[in-house]
Amino acid sequence: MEQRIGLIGLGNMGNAILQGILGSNVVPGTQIYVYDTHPEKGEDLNKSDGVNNLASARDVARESDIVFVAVKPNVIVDVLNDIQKELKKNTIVVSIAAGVTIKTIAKSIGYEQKIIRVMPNTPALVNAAMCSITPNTEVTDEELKIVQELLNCIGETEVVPEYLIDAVIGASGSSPAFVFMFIEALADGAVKGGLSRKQAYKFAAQAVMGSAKLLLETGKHPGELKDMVCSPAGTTIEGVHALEEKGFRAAIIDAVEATIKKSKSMAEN
Ligand SMILES: NC(=O)C1=CN([C@@H]2O[C@H](COP(=O)(O)OP(=O)(O)OC[C@H]3O[C@@H](n4cnc5c(N)ncnc54)[C@H](OP(=O)(O)O)[C@@H]3O)[C@@H](O)[C@H]2O)C=CC1
Ligand SMILES: O=C(O)[C@@H]1CCC=N1
Repeated sequence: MEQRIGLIGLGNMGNAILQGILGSNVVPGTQIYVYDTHPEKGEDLNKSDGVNNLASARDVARESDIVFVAVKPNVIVDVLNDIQKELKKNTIVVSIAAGVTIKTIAKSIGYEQKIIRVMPNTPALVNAAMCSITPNTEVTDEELKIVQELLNCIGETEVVPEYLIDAVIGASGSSPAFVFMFIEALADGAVKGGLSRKQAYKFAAQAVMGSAKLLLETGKHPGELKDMVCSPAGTTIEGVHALEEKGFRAAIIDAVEATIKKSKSMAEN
């Protein structure tokens, strides 16, 4: 890929995106420009991969054709205001911030700027992210494909309209936290049953990963796959009953709904 890639913010997500791009060799480190308020993060990347560690977000914006802004939602508007003058007409600005709308972004950098909102998740760190992509009307199909190609370095992508990003946050942006709670609880139960902590995490995590893989690869309905595990008068149906009694599904739906509500309220402010 010939585009120069910028990254502002090298935290959990910025770093995951960067590592994915570097690992795939789609863009060499020397064609990547980064800035974080902690310069040592970029310094390490400079030494290991030749990534250009620049002195300011403005410098990154000036050098880049596609610039990922990976800072927290409460600072992104300041960053966008800061870089606005350095953006070229064709620079694509990619925001991964939760609850920050394309309209808010455009207000800072101009309504004619090319803007893409992406909602990734932390499995990006192991190239297993799920990312939603939402371009504004200035982005061409070809440009969208280029950004998709970059994001495919960290996982899978789906294009969604902006009003559905809140639901994506519930289902995949935030849900890794819920899944980790589930894995932790599974392991606690197994430890209670006598398994070592280390083995309990391995059994639980592998079961979650394998189940997700089975669903994705077979395309079967999750209910059908659940039924395949429940032998008549067997062990699993006892556990299913216990979960239903405790309102397991309702608790998950409530968690996703609470996430969506928060995301929408952030967008309104
Ligand atoms: N974490 C997640 O699971 C997901 C996060 N997101 C979104 O990704 C974005 C980043 O989140 P995450 O990576 O977790 O956050 P982090 O806090 O881990 O990373 C942000 C990084 O940017 C630095 N930073 C702060 N201000 C600036 C600035 N002005 N210029 C350059 N760098 C700056 C931070 O430094 P310091 O620590 O000093 O503030 C930190 O190193 C958020 O908007 C979030 O909504 C989206 C999907 C999933
Ligand atoms: O909690 C958050 O705000 C971010 C957005 C999606 C996941 N984490």
